[in-house]
Amino acid sequence: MSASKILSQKIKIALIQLSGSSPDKMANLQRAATFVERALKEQPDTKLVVLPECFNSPYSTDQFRKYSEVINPNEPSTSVRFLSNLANRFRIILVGGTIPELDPKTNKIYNTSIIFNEDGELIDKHRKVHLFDVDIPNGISFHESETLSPGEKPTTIDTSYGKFGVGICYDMRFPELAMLSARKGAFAMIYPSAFNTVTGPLHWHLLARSRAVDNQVYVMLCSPARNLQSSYHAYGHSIVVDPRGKIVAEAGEGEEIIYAELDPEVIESFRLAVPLTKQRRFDVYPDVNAH
Ligand SMILES: NC(=O)CC(=O)C(=O)O
Repeated sequence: MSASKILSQKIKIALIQLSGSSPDKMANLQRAATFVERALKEQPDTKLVVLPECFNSPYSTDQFRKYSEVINPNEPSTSVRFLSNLANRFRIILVGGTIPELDPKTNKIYNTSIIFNEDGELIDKHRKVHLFDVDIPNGISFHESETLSPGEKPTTIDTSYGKFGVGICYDMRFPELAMLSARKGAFAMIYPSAFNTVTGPLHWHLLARSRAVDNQVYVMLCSPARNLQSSYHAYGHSIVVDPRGKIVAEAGEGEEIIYAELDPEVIESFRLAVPLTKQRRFDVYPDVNAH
């Protein structure tokens, strides 16, 4: 596929760095709607909007089940219905952050991103594949696997602009998902995320820029704002990185919207200048797309 076809035209995007979610799910959804409306006022032709990880539930292993919803497009749950209406009302592609998902067949809970097209149709979902289980001495211990189960598939979404890949937070530490989407022709990787004040300063920018440069794609990380009243202190710093590894937009720590325009010419010209896509040595190492 030629680089010019990867992203069919320029596209304006917004990442909404919402405040760490309150215990009131409906209030969190309303707040997301207020900010989406504001994004469309401030940048009227925004076509793609991203919300943070766990934007309408506490980011806490003992709360995931309580806040979980069954995701069934035929019987839309509270968040699915709400986000679908939002996407349709503003004619946007909406990467609806993540919500805790209950699979009624297995009784398992997942950390799941739900993605809507401009008609409000739920076009796909991504279940966090790599669970955040860490013990950093004098830093942070967190074990999503206490209550969550891991997703089992990579996710690449087809839209009217082209394809993008979706991962969730810790997924960005594993280059394989981004690589798989890029090999399928994605123009961007989008990660609703919630790094923290220990790992954020160490790795947030590094990982965003690495995934961008590895694959010569745009990378978007959308974080909650920092809330020192909550048990989990999100890093903030939602960020957009271009295919050259250049940071084109970055939030601070508070509640904020950041904007960017993704440009096919930036992808194309950089891939011509540094033609990684033509220089891979699948005779030396395996092609990830061939599995
Ligand atoms: N919260 C996460 O899933 C990941 C994270 O904070 C980190 O990798 O650091």
